Amino acid sequence: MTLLYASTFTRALDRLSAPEQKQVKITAFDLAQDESGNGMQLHRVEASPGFWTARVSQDIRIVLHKNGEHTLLAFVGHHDDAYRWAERRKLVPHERTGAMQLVEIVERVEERSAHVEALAEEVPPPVALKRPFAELPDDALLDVGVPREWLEAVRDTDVARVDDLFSSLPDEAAEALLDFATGGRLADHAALKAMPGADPFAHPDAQRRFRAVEGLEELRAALDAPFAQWAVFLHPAQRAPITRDWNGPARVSGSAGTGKTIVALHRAVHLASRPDARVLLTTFSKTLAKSLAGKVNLMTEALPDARQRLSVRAIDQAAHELYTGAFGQPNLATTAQIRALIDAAVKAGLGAGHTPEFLLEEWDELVDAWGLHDLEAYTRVPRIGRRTRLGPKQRESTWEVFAFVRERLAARSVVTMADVYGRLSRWVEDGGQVPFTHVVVDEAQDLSVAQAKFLAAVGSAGAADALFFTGDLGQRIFHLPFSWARLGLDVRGRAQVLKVCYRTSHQIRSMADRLLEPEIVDLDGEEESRRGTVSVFDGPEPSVQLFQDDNAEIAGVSEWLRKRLGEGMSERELAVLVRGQPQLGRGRAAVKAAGAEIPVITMHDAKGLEFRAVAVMALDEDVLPDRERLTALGDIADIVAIQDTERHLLYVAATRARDRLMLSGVAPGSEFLDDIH
Ligand SMILES: Nc1ncnc2c1ncn2[C@@H]1O[C@H](COP(=O)(O)OP(=O)(O)OP(=O)(O)O)[C@@H](O)[C@H]1O
Repeated sequence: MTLLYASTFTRALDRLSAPEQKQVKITAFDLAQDESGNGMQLHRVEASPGFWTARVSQDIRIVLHKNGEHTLLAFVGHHDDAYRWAERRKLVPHERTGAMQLVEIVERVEERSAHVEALAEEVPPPVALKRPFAELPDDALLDVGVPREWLEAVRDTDVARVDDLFSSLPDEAAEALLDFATGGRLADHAALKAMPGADPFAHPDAQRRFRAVEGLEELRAALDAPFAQWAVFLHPAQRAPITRDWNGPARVSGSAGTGKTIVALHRAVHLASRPDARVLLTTFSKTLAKSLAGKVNLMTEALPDARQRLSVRAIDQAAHELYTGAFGQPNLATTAQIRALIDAAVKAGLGAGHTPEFLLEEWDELVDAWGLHDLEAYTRVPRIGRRTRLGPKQRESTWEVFAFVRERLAARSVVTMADVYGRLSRWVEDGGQVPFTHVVVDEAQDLSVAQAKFLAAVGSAGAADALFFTGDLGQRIFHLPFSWARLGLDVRGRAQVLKVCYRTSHQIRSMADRLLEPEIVDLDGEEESRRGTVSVFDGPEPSVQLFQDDNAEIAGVSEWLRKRLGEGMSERELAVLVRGQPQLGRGRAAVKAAGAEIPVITMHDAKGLEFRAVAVMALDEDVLPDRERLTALGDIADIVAIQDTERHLLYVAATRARDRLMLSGVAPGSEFLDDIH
């Protein structure tokens, strides 16, 4: 007999109080040790064949489904809720896809419709509402997993009731219909059809909602963290790249909130379950690495061996440790030191009239990034992303600046982080042993050239599946683009795009998506498409407001924040985001005026975070894109490439919001706001 639990069970458990959850866990454990439930107080739910309730306490009941082959923990709740839930459910494999589904009985919507119609008699609707699915034939609906008893209800649904419909249907059917309702094609969502006789719980769509318990420790971990649905119930498109045996570096991408980080976490834990593996899970910042580490701990509660084999570090930290082990502690140059050296070189008349800002970007994105140490290498390096055409003469004179910087750094025995990666890459190429067999990189769109080169060296010295990346080209905010394949990181043919957004409401995501091209192609020709992405829930439209001056904006934003607090959101669930340091003051003033302790964060630092409500403020004409950054670069310099990264910043900021988003600035406002209005 197999013991399983459903996502409806852990979600319902999460809604109970802490003492109630404790009692439920004790009963669930008793059941796990005596799956027949003989020693327990079980009651058959008469109206629903196969469903039983198990008594937890006077008021709480677990709903089970039992048929001699399996026992499924399906739901838990207060007595009447539990019975009502069970009476309205059937557990059946879908007739076409073969995936096990918990099908809600249709009366619910019909009852609701009756109620709506009763109301309609009193107040006739002004216009007949559109029924987006009215023309869809049975076959098209069955192919995406709509249960047969729901076919009519789906076709009858008008746009005002689409949300109710989605909360009643199995996820695979709801996502397909949502995409269709917003312009996508149903055929793109045809569900996998199981072979005759296959286990209906093993179907990839069934695994999104049911999990077989493999041991008591695993059950304990799942019940201890019922809020972490992502730790157990994955979308088939998330699960596939996690368990696949890749024959080279692989990359999973997708719009913000599609669960790329979740995929990275599961991939790392999956690899770490191999006895001979040593896995490094990494990303670009310490804050994000800390958040990954917390999630890894949660996921490996019942997997002590895997936990031992998995370490989580920011990539610079991992490189620093490796370098220290191999060569001793590096003496690292600061950005201020580099800037001062460039200023000194320009003052000394070097650089053919280029601004220090241009030279600094040239240093960061080319000279330092690519580890260039002489004019010849500088002349040969591809200037992808740098639009400025520098002729040989100009390169010669610009190189004088970089030669000046390199000399001074060498004289002080100071190295840059790119030098650290460069030396490590050569060391790995010469047979140096890194202490990991696999590297999983989250937020990989923000890897620098030096980091990518180092990873390529690690990849070619290791197993075929040594490297796994997750990221979104539309969120590249730290570096100009470069070719991964040229550096030896070739993910072509091993790239996959996620399409279901779990974080951000449909309204917020569709608005943010308008900032980007629907298809972004990287410099190696690998395409990432946002088309067909669906959010799993709806919410209010985002608000875009322009004000006359700073003070009016501060007042407007503080009022918006107060409203959110008034709706019951906590201070921790809110955030104010701004373009950079100079705008932090404005954000803080709005928070102060709202009388609340709400974090004010720069867009760069907000990467990877999420909140229920976000106000992105100070979106003024000269703030985004950053006018100083653009003008400092001169007339022909890099404007398009930099504008792209500035645009990505707004995309990142807007997609941190789950339910509510406000975008504001002083009129006329950022040019990017025109694109999303
Ligand atoms: N299978 C899942 N079930 C439930 N929740 C999920 C699932 N996958 C992801 N989520 C949730 O969706 C949210 C976004 O996930 P995640 O941070 O992994 O997205 P992302 O694609 O990495 O986003 P970004 O590009 O903004 O960094 C998180 O709250 C996560 O817990």
